[in-house]
Amino acid sequence: MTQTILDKIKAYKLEEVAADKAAKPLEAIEAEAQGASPVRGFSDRLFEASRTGYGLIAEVKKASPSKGLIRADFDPAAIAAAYAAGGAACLSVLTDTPSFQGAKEYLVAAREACDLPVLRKDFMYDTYQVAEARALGADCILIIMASVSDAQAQELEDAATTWGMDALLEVHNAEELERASRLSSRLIGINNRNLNTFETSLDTTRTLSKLVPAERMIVCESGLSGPEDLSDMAMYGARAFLIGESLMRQEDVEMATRNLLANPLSPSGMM
Ligand SMILES: O=P(O)(O)OC[C@@H](O)[C@@H](O)c1c[nH]c2ccccc12
Repeated sequence: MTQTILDKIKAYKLEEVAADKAAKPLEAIEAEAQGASPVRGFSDRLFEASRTGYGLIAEVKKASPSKGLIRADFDPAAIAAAYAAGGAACLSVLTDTPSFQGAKEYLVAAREACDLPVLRKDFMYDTYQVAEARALGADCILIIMASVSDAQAQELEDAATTWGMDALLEVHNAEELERASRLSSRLIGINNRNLNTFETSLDTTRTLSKLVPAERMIVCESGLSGPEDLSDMAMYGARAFLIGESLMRQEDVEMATRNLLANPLSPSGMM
């Protein structure tokens, strides 16, 4: 079978993790995680924000494989502070370098610059990465259902729970959603972008939102650009949003964030 983009990412990520483990064994990273700054409740903050307004997870994203460089004057701490001042509930920080020009240090810098809970946005396969996420200060991890087995997803979720972190379960189709629903995390991320083809359509949320169990929270991810997109998606029950590119392209990130969140549809306006 031909290798997909996710397969390629997985291959280099497993090599990276092996090298990281050799440089810093599990016991050492666990000791760092033990001493890390206390967890900020990610899921709680998102639920709270989305009760009346929209829960925004604002992403610190320098570049992507589909768009190339997104923001040249990239200062993670300044961006994090602007997102917080603009009303974001949480942050997401890319720590993958080969595909996203992200870095572990960006997560540390972004989290130190504000008081928001932070998602480590990376491709997770090994519980070592979960301990490492906590050591860096992360409050939530991403589990991409398309890229892991059920057993792996369970193991990663359990590790997150052990460290007091939340997990965002990312899905792109009904089969992945069904698998995610068997895990216990409350956060279901519907990714509007297909990570293998980069095709992006809000129809993904329109279709899958109906299948998300009522007790879970939909996090509508990718391809969102203005307040109209948010009200459109809110009609399908999405009250939480993960947004990177469209905010990162703004000169005044704080103002753009504030404008995006200014007029939320009331929760009763849902279909
Ligand atoms: O920049 P956008 O289109 O607003 O998308 C943000 C976020 O959803 C996207 O970065 C993303 C969603 N799932 C991922 C998995 C890996 C890397 C990146 C992602």
